[in-house]
Amino acid sequence: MSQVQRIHHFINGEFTAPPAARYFDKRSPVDGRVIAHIAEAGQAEVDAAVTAARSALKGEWGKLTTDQRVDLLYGVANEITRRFDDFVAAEMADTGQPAHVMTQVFIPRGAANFKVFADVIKNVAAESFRMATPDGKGALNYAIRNPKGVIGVISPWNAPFLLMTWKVGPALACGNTVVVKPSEETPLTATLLGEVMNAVGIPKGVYNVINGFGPDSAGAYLTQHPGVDAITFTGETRTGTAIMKAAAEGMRDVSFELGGKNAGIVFADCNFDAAVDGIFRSAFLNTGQVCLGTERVYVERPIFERFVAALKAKVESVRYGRPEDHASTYGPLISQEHRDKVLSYYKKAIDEGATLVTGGGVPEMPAELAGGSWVQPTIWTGLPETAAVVREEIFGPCCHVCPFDSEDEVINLANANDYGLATTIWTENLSRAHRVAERVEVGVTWVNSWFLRDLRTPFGGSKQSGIGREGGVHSLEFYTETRNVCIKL
Ligand SMILES: NC(=O)C1=CN([C@@H]2O[C@H](COP(=O)(O)OP(=O)(O)OC[C@H]3O[C@@H](n4cnc5c(N)ncnc54)[C@H](O)[C@@H]3O)[C@@H](O)[C@H]2O)C=CC1
Ligand SMILES: O=C(O)/C=C/C=C(\O)C(=O)O
Repeated sequence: MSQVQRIHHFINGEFTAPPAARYFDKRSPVDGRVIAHIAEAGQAEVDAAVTAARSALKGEWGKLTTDQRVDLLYGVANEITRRFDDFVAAEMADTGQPAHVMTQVFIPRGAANFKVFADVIKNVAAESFRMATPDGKGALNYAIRNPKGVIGVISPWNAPFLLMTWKVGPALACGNTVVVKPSEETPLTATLLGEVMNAVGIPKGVYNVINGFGPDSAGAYLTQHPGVDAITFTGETRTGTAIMKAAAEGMRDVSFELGGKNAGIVFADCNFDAAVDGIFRSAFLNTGQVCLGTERVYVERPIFERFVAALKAKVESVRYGRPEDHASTYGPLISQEHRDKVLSYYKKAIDEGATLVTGGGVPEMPAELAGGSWVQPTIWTGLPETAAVVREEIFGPCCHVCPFDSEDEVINLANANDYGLATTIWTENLSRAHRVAERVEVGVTWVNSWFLRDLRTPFGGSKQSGIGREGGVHSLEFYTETRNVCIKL
């Protein structure tokens, strides 16, 4: 085997792989080189991780006070910040996305996910009700929150550290233990977090990582494991269906953040430049691999042509390049496999009669980057709402732009989809913004902004975009078992 680094599981506080472990290759999305060999967990490693997590619940971790847990989680956040450059480098290697996306969005959010939920658990109140009784003395009811137990965390590749810690932060704040199965495409920051946990003194077995794939591999073994009390998952809707079936055995609770086919709605009275910037960011940040991203743009007819021209100009100004080169503004897709999927939609769009505004193929890259999974950012117009490219999630750097004539029409267009994750609305008329926001069937609506996140707010999808809400106290609903105590006075 070459000198490429080996990535092991993190079980009971130790990086480990059995002597006969099977390894799979992790390739750089930037140039296609193998950058790591990842151990694939079998049933035995998943058993070991779940057993470690169960023992930790009964050990030192389970006996800590909330204040002690909170201090440890602040320690995790601080240690992530201290090792910021290591996390940036690991996530850049895994995803190929430009440094500014890592330093401004993904890695700081990892630290915030621990700090914010430490604050939430410290400050949350318990509900209580005084009730009358026939003897006139009354009774007092109050709720207590207990950890749910061992939480299985299954996370995707598009924002690996942000999305994984978004689940691990509140799970640990609530006193649970976790077994994480990061995406097979992006295991590096979950692995690094194991070092952080040890450095700050999180007890062994509280945070465990097992690597591997989904079906017939680590993901399925974890979700089917009877020792897992609840499963939190972010990923494709189809995968969510498989996990829900596994969770039905033993009546385990699930929290799902799934796919989206989000609409951007641009009214003629918008701040034009801000709307172009906002839609550009929402469609093309992270090479379009953002669940909250906009793949359907509806623009009010009087500004339609001007808007399409301005968006085209912005798209054509992206700078391809290596992530560590600060001049790069645009990275590759995560893998060749994902590129094949995105390119199949690029072809479908043309087959279905789209007008290609820009992009539509593979860019010409210098020889040293030619093995990467690069695609051109792409805009289409002219498709009917029935076209596959307008209905199905592509998860790539592309959008279809369509004109509309009235508020009612655009609300119907936005809602005519099986997904219901997010919307971004652009208008200077706040009454209209409020009216539209109330009627759009999504979990998250932004007005004159996009991806502006206050972590105390409910986050999740409607329709086929998810089950449940996480964020602030909503996360506590999932990560704790709320019990009522009734005391007869
Ligand atoms: N709603 C949200 O907040 C977000 C949703 N997503 C969605 O995630 C998708 C992209 O991420 P992917 O990694 O491709 O999703 P995916 O569903 O293919 O994989 C996600 C994770 O599930 C695991 N997995 C796959 N099949 C499994 C099975 N049968 N049992 C257990 N685990 C299994 C994978 O190994 C990976 O760790 C997109 O559809 C996107 O919209 C991504 C980010 C945020
Ligand atoms: O802010 C969140 O909690 C979720 C963000 C989702 C992404 O970053 C993504 O899908 O890329």
